Amino acid sequence: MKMPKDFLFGAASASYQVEGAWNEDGKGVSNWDVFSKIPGKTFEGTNGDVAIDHYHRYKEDIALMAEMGLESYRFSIAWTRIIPDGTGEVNQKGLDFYNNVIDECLKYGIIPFVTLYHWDLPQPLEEDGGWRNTKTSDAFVRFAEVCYKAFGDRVRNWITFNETVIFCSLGYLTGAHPPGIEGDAKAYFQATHNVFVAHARAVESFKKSGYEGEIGITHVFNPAFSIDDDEDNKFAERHANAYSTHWYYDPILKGSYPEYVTDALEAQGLLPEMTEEELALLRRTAPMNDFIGLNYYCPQRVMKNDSALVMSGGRENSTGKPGNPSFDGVYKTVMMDDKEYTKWGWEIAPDAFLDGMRMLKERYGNIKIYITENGLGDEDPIAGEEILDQPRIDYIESHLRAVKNAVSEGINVSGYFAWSVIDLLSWLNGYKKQYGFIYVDHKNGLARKRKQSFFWYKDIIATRAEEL
Ligand SMILES: C[C@@]1(C(=O)O)OC[C@H]2O[C@@H](O)[C@H](O)[C@@H](O)[C@H]2O1
Repeated sequence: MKMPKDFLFGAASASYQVEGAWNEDGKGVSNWDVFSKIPGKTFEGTNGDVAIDHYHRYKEDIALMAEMGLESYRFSIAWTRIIPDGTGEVNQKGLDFYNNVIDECLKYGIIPFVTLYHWDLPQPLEEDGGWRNTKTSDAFVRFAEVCYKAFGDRVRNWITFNETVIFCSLGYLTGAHPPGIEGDAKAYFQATHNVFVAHARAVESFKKSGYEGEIGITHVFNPAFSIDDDEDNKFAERHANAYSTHWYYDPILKGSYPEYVTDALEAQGLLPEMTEEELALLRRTAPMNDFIGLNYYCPQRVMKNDSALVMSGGRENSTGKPGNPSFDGVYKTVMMDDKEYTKWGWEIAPDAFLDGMRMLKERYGNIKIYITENGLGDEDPIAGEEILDQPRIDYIESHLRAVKNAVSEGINVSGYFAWSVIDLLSWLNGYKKQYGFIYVDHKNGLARKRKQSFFWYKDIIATRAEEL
């Protein structure tokens, strides 16, 4: 069976991780421009000052995407290029850059799929409380409206936020992302709520403005499964899914929070401040969401945390490797002997991916889904001139097969974006953890080179995954 003709085969990137040119053409300073220069915060002190210089090489990169036959390129817009201080004047050179990227994509028939927020917040907003401050939500809605107006005649696919759970949990629980706060659960939950409100307002504005196209949000998809049938561990599974998935997907798709969580937060004094107007907004806008974006890499295997293990902060505890307890200490993630893992301890589990999508359909109905990220972070072997990333081919093949099975079961998956189109800066792993179909040679002027997987994905797209 071939994937449907309107199914999108894409690949993704993010502004801070690829663009570089951190202070060029009027761009303002972002929280990541500052945070990445605090000693010890990033892997080997890496930062996005240059990244892979996509800002100057986007034409070369998009030509390579076209050579692959890529149908859609998911990229994010740096808020600090558009509104340098976050709330002030619009920077025309910032608009010019993204107009050029969009036009370059369209020149090849590549659909631009735009993420508005992929973690790089204007520093003045971060200093003013970041996502704990509702002023940031106000500023985000204006930023979104500037982008709709500037690009909405050619961009038909919009994602408001990428992985709220990551920038909020690492920002306020483990301190591995800006603003680098550890252990503040109240701030964490408040920040997530403020982001959901910002999302809802941006969706309503998009719909009211009559722009053509679709809008949604991208969440991490990290379904929890108990390590066994022990009732304590099955409880851990339900608890983990409530906090990792339902807390994030319910306010977007149901327009309300899971009571299991709000009741617990209220009892612990952690419930976010939420006005009736905000809750009415979430209810009103839930049906306006055209799709949900899933970033799936792996499931979480959980068990009741019967030890004194408590969540600890820092980069090392924030790279997703199992072994950490939940923020409330109720459960912990574990590695299992009969599972396969990446070098970073992420389980390779396409079956869990399909099981998880079935779970989502059961809870939220047949909402349109894009797989907005999926891929293998690895240290790719180089043999002479060849980058032989067969493990990445194997990983993506097995997960695309899961997507194909989901589609054949009637789950409404409309596209798949590999993370990442090109090797890029990983927030916490520097350039060590590669994801791309295109290699970037940091020892040779950031020269681009096609990997084995580049040619494999080209064939998958051309044949619409018929052989999978
Ligand atoms: C933590 C990590 C990683 O580096 O492996 O997860 C996978 C992928 O998720 C994306 O949303 C991030 O923008 C990208 O940088 C990657 O980040």
